[in-house]
Amino acid sequence: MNKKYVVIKCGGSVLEKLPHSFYQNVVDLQKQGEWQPIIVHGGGPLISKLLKQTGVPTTFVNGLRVTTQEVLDVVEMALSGSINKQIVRKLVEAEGKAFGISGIDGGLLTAKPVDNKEDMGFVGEVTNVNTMIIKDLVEKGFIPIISPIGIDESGERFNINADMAASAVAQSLGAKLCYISDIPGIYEEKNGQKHIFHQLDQVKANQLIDLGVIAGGMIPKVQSAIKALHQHVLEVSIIDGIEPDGLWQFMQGKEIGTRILLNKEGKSHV
Ligand SMILES: Nc1ncnc2c1ncn2[C@@H]1O[C@H](COP(=O)(O)OP(=O)(O)O)[C@@H](O)[C@H]1O
Ligand SMILES: CC(=O)N[C@@H](CCC(=O)OP(=O)(O)O)C(=O)O
Repeated sequence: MNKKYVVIKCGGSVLEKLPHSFYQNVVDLQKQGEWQPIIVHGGGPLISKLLKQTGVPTTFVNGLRVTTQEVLDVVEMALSGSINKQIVRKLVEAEGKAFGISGIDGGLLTAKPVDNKEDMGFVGEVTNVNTMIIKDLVEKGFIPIISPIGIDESGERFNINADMAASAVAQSLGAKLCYISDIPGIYEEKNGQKHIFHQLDQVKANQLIDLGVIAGGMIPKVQSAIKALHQHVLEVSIIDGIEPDGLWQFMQGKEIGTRILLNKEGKSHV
């Protein structure tokens, strides 16, 4: 029987605040057997903190970190070292079996420089996902935990935005995709009040990006979500990691956070 996968992207914004129930939800999901969870994680705030401590300046263009060789060393240390192993340990605490792996290992994520008008340095986009590695880990009973560093055929490393990496992994597996972040959903502020969009289609999402309502780290999230829906991804939502059992509710089909759609009729596929 073909396995069904759900790619869960954990944002650095929320990693330190995730309740134990989040990790328990991931482990319970795997034990239930219908959907196989795969975690792709970020870690932007830790990278920024470490860069600040070492006195290395950092800048972002449309939510992507301009990455010099010096920045790249810190990015890899934070993502493939600290954060990846922290998530493995949290899942073990929840009595799960987790296997941490970076996109470099086994050529899991091959990458090329991101297509951008500005010079972004070593910022990459995924060109291929070696799904065999993921499927083998899942087959052996592990929850794969992926850090978003990519590699090219010459052995060059790339810093990949975690939202984009999660989208590429979900596309390669025809999975569901769930972005876990630090906000209750995508919102618009009117008269000092935040109004959450429970659903957002691609036309409206692009308008909100143009208007600057969707900004910063939310831009790669929304753009990756739309790309994923065009490429066999079944469903994409952005949900609050702090919401108790949020992941569980998403998997039960409950309306939670913001669901991204391709068109107003609510269809995910064109
Ligand atoms: N319209 C919007 N709705 C919700 N969040 C937004 C919006 N525009 C920008 N953001 C920002 O995007 C952030 C989430 O992106 P990011 O910081 O990259 O998180 P993560 O680490 O979870 O990927 C939110 O904390 C918020 O500050
Ligand atoms: C190219 C690029 O921007 N890479 C990101 C990778 C980490 C990330 O995406 O972390 P969040 O999910 O917490 O934002 C960065 O350097 O911050």
